[in-house]
Amino acid sequence: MSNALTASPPSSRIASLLQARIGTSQVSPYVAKSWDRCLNRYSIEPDAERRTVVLDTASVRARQETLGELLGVARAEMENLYEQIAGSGYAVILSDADAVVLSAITDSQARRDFRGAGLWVGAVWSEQHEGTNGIGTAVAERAPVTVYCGEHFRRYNAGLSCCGAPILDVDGEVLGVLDASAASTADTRLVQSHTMALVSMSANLIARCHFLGRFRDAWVLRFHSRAEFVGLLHEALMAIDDDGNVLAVNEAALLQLGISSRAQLVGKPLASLLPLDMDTLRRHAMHEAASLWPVRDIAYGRRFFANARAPMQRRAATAASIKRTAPGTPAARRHVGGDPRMQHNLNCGRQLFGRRVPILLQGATGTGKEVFAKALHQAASWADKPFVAVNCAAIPEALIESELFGYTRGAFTDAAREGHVGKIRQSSGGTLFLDEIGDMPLALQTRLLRVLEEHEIVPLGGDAAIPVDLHVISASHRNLLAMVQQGEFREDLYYRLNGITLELPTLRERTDKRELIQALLQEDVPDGPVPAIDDEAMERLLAHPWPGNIRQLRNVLRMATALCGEDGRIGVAQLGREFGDTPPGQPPAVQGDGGRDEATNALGTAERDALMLELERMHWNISRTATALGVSRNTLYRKIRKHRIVLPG
Ligand SMILES: Nc1ncnc2c1ncn2[C@@H]1O[C@H](COP(=O)(O)OP(=O)(O)OP(=O)(O)O)[C@@H](O)[C@H]1O
Repeated sequence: MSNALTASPPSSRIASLLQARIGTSQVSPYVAKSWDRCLNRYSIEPDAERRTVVLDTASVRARQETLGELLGVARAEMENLYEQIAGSGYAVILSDADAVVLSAITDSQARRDFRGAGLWVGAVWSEQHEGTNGIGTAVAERAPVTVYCGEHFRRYNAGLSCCGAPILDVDGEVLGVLDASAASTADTRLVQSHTMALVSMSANLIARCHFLGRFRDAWVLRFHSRAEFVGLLHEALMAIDDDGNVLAVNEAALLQLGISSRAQLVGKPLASLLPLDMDTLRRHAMHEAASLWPVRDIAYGRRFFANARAPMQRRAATAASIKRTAPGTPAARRHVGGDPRMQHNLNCGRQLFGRRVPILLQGATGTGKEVFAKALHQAASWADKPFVAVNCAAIPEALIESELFGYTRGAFTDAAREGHVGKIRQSSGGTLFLDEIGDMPLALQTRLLRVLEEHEIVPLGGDAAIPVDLHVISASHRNLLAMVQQGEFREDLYYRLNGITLELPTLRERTDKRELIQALLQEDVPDGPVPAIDDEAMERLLAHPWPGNIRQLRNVLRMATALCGEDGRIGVAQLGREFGDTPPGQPPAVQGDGGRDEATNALGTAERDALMLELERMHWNISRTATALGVSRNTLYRKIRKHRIVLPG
């Protein structure tokens, strides 16, 4: 790649410059193809001002729900990936197949830079909107891509450096993209290629979990030409029905068999590809589940090593496992745990909210504030009216006002023709849940206060006040009182929202972890029995510090369920690297820079525990934790990395 290209972003003469470069060795073929699409198919003007399109919260939620179980698996893998590249200025991002960002993990210090660069949940990064970029181009090319600085088609994206890899579904279609992006980076191409390799591996791992989860109730043949690769990331997977026909294969199976399209395999009898009938496959799966056996393909006689897995759900039905309770999961029923603080919160919250007292929920991220708010709504006499959630941190500042207060027809240039009622009016009569209220801009705090005091709202561009009947629950992981004291949050609004404050305990503090683990497992297996957990695995789960709280626990359990062994049981091996082979209560193993010894001895354990306690006390605010501990922020980051503490996303 020429220096001129990496140094100078696209300019107004880009069309002719790019046209000249396409087809030369100066750009990689996929970047050239993407530029061509941007110029000739989408007619994008490279020098235009940024106008990142951002979807509203409801649309984002709907898209997240479409991904279903995959989102949990992806989130767990994103955390692993983030841990590996933390501190290097990257955000880890997940988009769906339309290149809409659905989840992101960013260092809180860099969040502003990423927002400035248009990388936030709900933003649309398709090539049509943003030109050549790591997410949109990976979708278009159906392949991993690195888009470095000036390779971005739009001039305003030239500060970005992105590595995107598609996550393919069982039919080989793009399900989403996993991406690592830096808003300002001094990384060389070499460092980038390392990041790209990690991103591709993680995307493959997510796709593999998706495949195994999707075909839980089928026979699965795993094979590879090298015995040591069976059971690992690059193994070939083939799902087979009871009649011995191929249901699906992954990309690695196509590579191993040297076949270019799934159509040549799917629907074919297994016996036409490999000399295996169903009786032989059954015998291998039942009696040799743990061993590898050689097999040659019929077409070319190439040797593979293979292993077969029987349908898990049917096998698990005979294994010791817990039966599901009645279907459906009203939020209220989810709080069955016997933790005394949660019981107090629930009793107190139900009584007061039922009498229209505004509730403020405080608790670290992932402690279940939204689930708790829904439980209060469902217990109220207005449970049949809408529960409307607004995440003030997920909506760009410029959109919060119209999202919340609505606008009238023609209120501003882009206003939809029919106007927009806004979340506050939508919730009228039901419950308005203001999540991450601490992130609401001060100017809007004033407007919200007026609505709460006067029980009426004036939409943007309108002049008539409309009455609203509000029941408000707000939540924040930040200490709102401290924000009031620092002048970052309006005191009068704080008292208006805070009829009572309920503090949700961290998962680490909860005494009902065992019940919660069982409840989460049951919720995640829609039909049939849930996997049972080995004693050792349960001990490790109970001893874990859980910085990401219930969200992290849920991710770990989803991943473990997807990776569940032949017998439908979860053992330590299914829990992931963090739970390693260290005995319960010990910190997980640390790799590299000689940290292992220090992190696993008693002093290391004590340091890790002290860090965790302080971080939790300071609601994961790095600056305040560093001040409290009397160390610099850099030192604190170094220690967080050394102990492999995962910062909540
Ligand atoms: N009691 C519960 N039972 C089952 N799942 C729960 C429970 N509480 C939380 N969860 C799960 O944990 C995850 C996080 O929950 P939730 O979004 O309510 O947390 P939060 O505190 O609002 O997080 P954030 O601060 O990031 O907004 C979700 O996947 C949710 O389904």
